[in-house]
Amino acid sequence: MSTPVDDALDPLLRERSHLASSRAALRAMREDVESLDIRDVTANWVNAAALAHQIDERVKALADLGGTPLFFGRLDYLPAPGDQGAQGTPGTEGAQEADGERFYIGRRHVHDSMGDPMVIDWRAPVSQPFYRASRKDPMDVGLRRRFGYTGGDLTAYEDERLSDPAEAERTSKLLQREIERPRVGPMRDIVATIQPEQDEIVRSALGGTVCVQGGPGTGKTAVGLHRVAYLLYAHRERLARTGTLVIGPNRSFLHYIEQVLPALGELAVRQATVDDLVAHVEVRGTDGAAAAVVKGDARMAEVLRRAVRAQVTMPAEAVVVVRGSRRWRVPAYEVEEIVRELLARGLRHGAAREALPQRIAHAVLVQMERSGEAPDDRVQDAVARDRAVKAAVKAVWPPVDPAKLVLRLLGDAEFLAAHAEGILDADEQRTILWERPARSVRSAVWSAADAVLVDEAADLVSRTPSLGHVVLDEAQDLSPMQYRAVGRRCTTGSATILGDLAQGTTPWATRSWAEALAHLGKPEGVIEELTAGFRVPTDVIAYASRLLAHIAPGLTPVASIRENPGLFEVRAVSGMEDVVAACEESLRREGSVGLIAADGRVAELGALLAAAGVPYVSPGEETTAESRLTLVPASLAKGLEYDYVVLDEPGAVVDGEPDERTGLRRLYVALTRAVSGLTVTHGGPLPVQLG
Ligand SMILES: Nc1ncnc2c1ncn2[C@@H]1O[C@H](COP(=O)(O)OP(=O)(O)OP(=O)(O)O)[C@@H](O)[C@H]1O
Repeated sequence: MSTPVDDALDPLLRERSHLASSRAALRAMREDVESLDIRDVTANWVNAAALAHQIDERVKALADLGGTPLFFGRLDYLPAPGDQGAQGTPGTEGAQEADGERFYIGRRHVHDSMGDPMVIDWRAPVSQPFYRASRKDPMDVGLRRRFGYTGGDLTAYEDERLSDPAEAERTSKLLQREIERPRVGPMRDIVATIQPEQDEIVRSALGGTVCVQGGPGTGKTAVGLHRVAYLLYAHRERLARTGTLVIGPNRSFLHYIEQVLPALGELAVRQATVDDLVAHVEVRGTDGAAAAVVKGDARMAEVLRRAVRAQVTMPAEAVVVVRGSRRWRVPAYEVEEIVRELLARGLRHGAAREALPQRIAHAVLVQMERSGEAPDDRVQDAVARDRAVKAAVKAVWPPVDPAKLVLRLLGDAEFLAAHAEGILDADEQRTILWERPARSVRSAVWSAADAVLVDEAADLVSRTPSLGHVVLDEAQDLSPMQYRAVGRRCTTGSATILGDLAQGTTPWATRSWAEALAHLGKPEGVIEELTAGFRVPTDVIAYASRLLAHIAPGLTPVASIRENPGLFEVRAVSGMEDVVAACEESLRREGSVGLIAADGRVAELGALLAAAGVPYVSPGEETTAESRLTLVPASLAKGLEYDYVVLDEPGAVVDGEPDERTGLRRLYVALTRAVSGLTVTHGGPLPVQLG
């Protein structure tokens, strides 16, 4: 480690002093906001409350989180060679203004009382070289310094002089230490150690949709969350208007990731599951795999489109409007022309229904003008509201209740056949029909896939508002109809799609990302691949990767960049008591412990843990110092991680799924949750694919 020439004798002391003054400056910024007197500027209490809320949010965003460093890096730019007018390197706009300057890179911007920056937000253009500069392309950086911290205290630093030919390439110890740090509690941000290939995705432009394929632990979730934070920084106003959304597979996963964005100062990002998005009806039932596959098939969109369109019928009679002593008659063929024209325009059912009365009224007005009257807009409005016009609209273009429409499709074989003709074969139609047709929307036993159909129908009736940006995690498990549901929530925005084809465990799991992007309505989306693994130790990932050839041939195995080979043991046991013992062994080490088991074995294992006096929680529940063990049903393990994992009975995990490939994929997920060590316990034979 070399000492910078311009630093005082003890550079660490000097950096600590900069940290202390930055903290003081942040405190001053916070106090400035807190002391704002809003009495003069707010005319009424509603405004006052809104402003007070904004101030409150701002104060929260300016919090100095004691446990995390205010800055984690420093960049010293090279002085500009020669004159002032030197050209900067393309793509480093920030760097052009930064010649010879020094910047501290941190989670948020901090300035002193004069407004001069003390810490630069990691998302600012000037910070980008911290993540991207290399020996090959130093991006005008003379010195890159990384800081090591213990809690909030600065305890080490590490320098790279990227333009110095004498300095050899080496991996950063601080980076390695950060990656190896035990995991406790919910997911944390990776802002200090984002890797160049990750940074490219994080900073990709708002206009584009990016789809990231990456094996377990390659940082997909982390990258998706940091991309939202980046986009909010770069396009704050626009996204504040349109909104952002992070979609995850279930509550416990969302709970696991919920701290990351607030820690980066972003408090306004909504999180939801796909089920939350389409909650038009109460879901109380489940589908068999066959029914769910057909209901999730994109062809259902066409069935629904036809069913909605079929609600529009051609008029059988003329519309007769009586005004005063005169009768105006719009003949049936003319109303039909209007209806056909509205159909051809492809408007939403509801929008066209609203336009129809005005169009009929317009036809009446034309007749009035022809007969010498001079009606104005008010007359047209009055005619549009006329009883006869309303009755005609109701007959020709009735309102559609999306849930009732789906209820009829799934409950009425003839109705379904009429609209699925040529789209679904007879078998498929039988598969999705309810055994007992429901009487009402309330009493129907809706499934999750049904709710997605209702959402599609709702969008045919009135357009779903689009958000500015949507992040979709664990995307491989979505059905085409679910992709459509997500896609219509970002029609005018963009998306980040994250997933791993090898971890797809639904019967309708994604086969290719190009297909998924097409269903999402973003066929132009760019597909990126991440292959460096940050979670799973070398020996463990090598073991899990034996399954790849059977579950997703063609995918690149993850290359673990962990130095720690990790603890790895496959242990034959004689009963569940031995599994409990394995958990107790893991609990003697530092960090979190996950016991992952086939869903069907969880209750029994839970009872045994309780009997042995080993406290545990379920996924999504907060672990404490006393209960660091989480008992995880294999079906909920996706996306989560634990320092030590005990994986109970791999054979049962495989057998718990309807087919072998899904079973092996479930096992692959379970095998790849460990950060520091994995103990596989088995009483029965191991799946042969594990060799
Ligand atoms: N650049 C990085 N620096 C430090 N840690 C990282 C980095 N990238 C990822 N990690 C860590 O690696 C772990 C795995 O990351 P993440 O959960 O985002 O991976 P994933 O690809 O979504 O995994 P899975 O497919 O299992 O859901 C996390 O603990 C994350 O913080």
